[in-house]
Amino acid sequence: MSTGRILFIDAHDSFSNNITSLLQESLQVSVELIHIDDPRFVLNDDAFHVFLQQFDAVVAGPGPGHPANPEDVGLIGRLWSLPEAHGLPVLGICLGFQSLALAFGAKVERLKQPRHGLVTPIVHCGEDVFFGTGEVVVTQYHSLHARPSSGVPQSLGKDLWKPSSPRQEVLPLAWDLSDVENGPILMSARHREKPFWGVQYHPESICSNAESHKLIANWWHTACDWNKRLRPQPPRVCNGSEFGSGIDELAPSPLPSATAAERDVNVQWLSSHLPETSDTAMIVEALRRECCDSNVILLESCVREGLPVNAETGQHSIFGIYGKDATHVQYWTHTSELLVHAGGTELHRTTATSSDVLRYLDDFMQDHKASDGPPGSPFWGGLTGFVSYEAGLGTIEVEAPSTSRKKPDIWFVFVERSVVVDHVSGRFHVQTLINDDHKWLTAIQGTVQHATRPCADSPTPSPSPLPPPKITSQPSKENYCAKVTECQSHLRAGLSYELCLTAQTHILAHEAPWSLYLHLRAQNPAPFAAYLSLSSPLDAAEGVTLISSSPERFLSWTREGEVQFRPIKGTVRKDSNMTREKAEAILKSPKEQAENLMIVDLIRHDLGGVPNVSNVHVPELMQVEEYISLYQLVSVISGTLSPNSSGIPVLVASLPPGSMTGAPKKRSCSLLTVIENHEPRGLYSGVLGYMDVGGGGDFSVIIRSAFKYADESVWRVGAGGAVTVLSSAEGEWEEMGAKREKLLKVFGVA
Ligand SMILES: C=C(O[C@@H]1C=C(C(=O)O)C=C[C@H]1O)C(=O)O
Ligand SMILES: NC(=O)CC[C@H](N)C(=O)O
Repeated sequence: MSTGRILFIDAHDSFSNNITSLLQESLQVSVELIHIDDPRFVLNDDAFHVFLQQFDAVVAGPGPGHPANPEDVGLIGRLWSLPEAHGLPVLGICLGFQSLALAFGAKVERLKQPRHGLVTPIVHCGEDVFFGTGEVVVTQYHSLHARPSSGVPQSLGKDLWKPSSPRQEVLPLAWDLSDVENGPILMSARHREKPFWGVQYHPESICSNAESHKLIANWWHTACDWNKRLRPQPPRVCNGSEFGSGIDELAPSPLPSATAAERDVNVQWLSSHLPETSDTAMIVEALRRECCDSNVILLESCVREGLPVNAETGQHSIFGIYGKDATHVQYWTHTSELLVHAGGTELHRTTATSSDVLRYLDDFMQDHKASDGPPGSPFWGGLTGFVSYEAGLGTIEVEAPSTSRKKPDIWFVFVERSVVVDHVSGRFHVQTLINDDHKWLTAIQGTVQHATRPCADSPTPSPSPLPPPKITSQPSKENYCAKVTECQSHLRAGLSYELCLTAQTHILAHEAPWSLYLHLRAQNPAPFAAYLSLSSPLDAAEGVTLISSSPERFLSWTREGEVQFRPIKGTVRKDSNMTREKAEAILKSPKEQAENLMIVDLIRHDLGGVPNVSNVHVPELMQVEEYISLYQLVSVISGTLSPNSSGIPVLVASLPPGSMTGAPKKRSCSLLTVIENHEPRGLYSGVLGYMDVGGGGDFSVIIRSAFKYADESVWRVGAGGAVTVLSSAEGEWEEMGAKREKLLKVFGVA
């Protein structure tokens, strides 16, 4: 039962929901979140004051920017000068803390070396909000720091806590003394008289220790005590509707209802053993011959020497087979246009946001639910397709660079017939959602059983020699390195903690896409390899082909409701001098660990913000995984969906993938659009996968891939990496090159 109410003022950070969870877990409170630019209050102080009266205390959150910039702190900046009658206790975290310090005489300056994702012990006074607290180890995410008017202490001892004059309003409570370059950094302080406290570090980070959480309970008790003794007006209970929700009243949904007649789809299937000689590519080719008026989408888990390249994420290969009558859902970000068609007939055309479209897909899946199917198969049929990076930007209200009409940003096809191969058990399932489809099931079972590897495992040579492939555009080293430096100048200014910089290479190649895919899977076998070639029956010029060798799961959810993110952040190239031990040593360095930690905290936030998700935890933190040409640092973030909930709201809440953006996501994406010259990333940095009629879903991050729009002649290959203040421009250029290399080889332009 909650006994208190806390208002959380969020400066559009990517860790806010972690703070909310920490407050709710540590205290018996309910937490209401508003943004620093809440339209109900930015121009209306009176309304803000009345609104605040409902709460026992306020937490002023972290965020990008500088506390002296009113746009960066918004409503947080108003907390320090509330009229006496409206005063209430506040805890400032990072930006919120800096805002507090700045308001009461401290200076806020740039650190010599920013501290993003670094984990260090701090020294505290053992009193006040640190009462009864032992050794505190915390994560820091900041470029700026507050310097009290007493200056920074010159020696350890009592003067750490001593004000320089009786008038000094900001009293130090904790310091980080571990940083030789920056010198002592103020980690916590309180106001001399007013009920204001703050911390520079992030107690909610997965790497801040349990001892650091004691501060929350101490602050809350002190705040409640202050309220009892000194609050001019006791918190009053308001009717929530008095202020509205802060979100524009929802217009009636512009979307057509996805409701179709075929509620509760029926899955029919046949399961059997696969011959040992079978091969995924051969199955695709046999299916194409057998179902000649159909298309095959391949989501392949590559195998090497008979074993999946990643045992945990690469157990199944999925073959989605769809014909001319299939339902397509398409969306274009720059025109906000949603189009649903089937069999060449337009069913709906309307304007919508990308979040609306994902909700439409959710409704669609609710209307196509199956309760039974082959138990070992994660996909029984369902929507298969992609969401581009730009469509992801739409979900966080960041303006996307514009693309052309022929380049869809979301495209899903409803797959009713499929084959799923289990590479571990050696079984396969032929499945259909079409009634009375037994003949097809039996025919395809035979097709798969006989699709064995031919003696020579090479693609058929073309009848006549093809013109040589060539790179038509690519980043220059000079330009890429300049962009790394540009990213770092934003990081130093406190506008971001990490930026995932990327660049594109365009290749003109005449080889057939399938043949290119065969090279790619041979060169770079990956757990999330894919071949997808979508075309629109309504417009021949509209289509896209993707070949992918992604190692990275973005998001999956099982039919039982287990949600998993598996971000990769931290990369080491394999070469003849690189051993696993050496790679592990590099990947354990503060630079690589910090990159990964920031994304782990960001994804905990994304997942923690979804209403039907509980039990957010991190079962694996920074494990080294080995791939064909790279070592990568991988973490796993999990949660549980409440019974009968869909995983699609998790997808809506977590795009674009944090490992492709940096943190905080919204500000980082806005900066990256400019740094990357408003060039759309397209499918690269987006997600590819399926939503299954049985209730599960699985999406990879589209990286280590190439795609080609039907109205263009070039293939696009994106590659990049996370830039932090610890990056070197040369190192980032190398890393981008290492990620792109296999693709260039596949096209014959390396
Ligand atoms: C940006 C890419 O990869 C992303 C960045 C990584 C990193 O910074 O270490 C690792 C995996 C991906 O999340 C890419 O492959 O192009
Ligand atoms: N995490 C934060 O709140 C960062 C605050 C500020 N933008 C800084 O970089 O110092």
